[in-house]
Amino acid sequence: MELQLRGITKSFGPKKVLHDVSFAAYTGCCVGVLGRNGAGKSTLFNLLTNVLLPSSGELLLDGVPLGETFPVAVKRRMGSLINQGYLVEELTPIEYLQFVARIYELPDAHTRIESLLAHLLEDYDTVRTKRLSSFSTGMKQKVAVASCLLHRPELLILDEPFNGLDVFSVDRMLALLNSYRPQAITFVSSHNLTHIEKVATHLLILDESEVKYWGTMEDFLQGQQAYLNDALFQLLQPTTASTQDLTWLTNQS
Ligand SMILES: Nc1ncnc2c1ncn2[C@@H]1O[C@H](COP(=O)(O)OP(=O)(O)OP(=O)(O)O)[C@@H](O)[C@H]1O
Repeated sequence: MELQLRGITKSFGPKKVLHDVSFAAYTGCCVGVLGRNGAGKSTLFNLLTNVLLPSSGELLLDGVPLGETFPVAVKRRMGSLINQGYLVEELTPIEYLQFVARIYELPDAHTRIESLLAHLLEDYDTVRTKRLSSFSTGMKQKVAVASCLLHRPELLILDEPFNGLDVFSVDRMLALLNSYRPQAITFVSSHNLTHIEKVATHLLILDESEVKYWGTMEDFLQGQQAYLNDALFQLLQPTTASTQDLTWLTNQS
């Protein structure tokens, strides 16, 4: 699969959030999407999943323009977690994933559901019969990610999938994403650069509504002999924080 963005621009009223975003990603790529708060990462993901329409430019899948409404056949090839996902909390995790499996018309998803949940959820035997409403934030996040993978999407879009996960759960999630990577084009956003370093093959760095960097992780780090954290700081050169008088906050008296 090849996903191509050609000159994608997105504005909300007079505010241009993304300007002339162009790149092409292929099966096997895991694109780490980075940028400051408000850089346009979620907006990009919403465009990739047809939740939002671009103001101009086009998306092409295997050379075919996707148009205003993506064909259902294309949507079936996608799995996405955006804006923390949505779960039906009255259901148990198994019931919820069975519901998702029916949407994708998976004939027998039982094995997939059990193995995904058992991999991601600690204490699975205890929590498997509990309603999602009783789950912690991190547990819900794992079920949401599992629901994106169930139908083995060729395009996997995960907005902040590590949110709410403890260090052990992050390791499991990274292992899962790394093992899945060869089968799909994966997009992952995170503010945790250590996680991105461990999963991304490519980086898309957004800043001031434009693509500041698009290319392989290797090329980005090469020559800089730096960790992603340092390299990103160098690239984005954050303006020094304004000096506010915060003595009222720290004053003991
Ligand atoms: N529906 C909307 N209407 C108006 N402005 C919007 C809308 N959605 C996003 N924006 C604006 O677009 C910009 C990019 O937002 P977006 O959520 O894509 O950023 P982000 O990179 O995902 O940020 P964060 O790292 O904080 O999650 C922000 O300035 C935001 O206020």
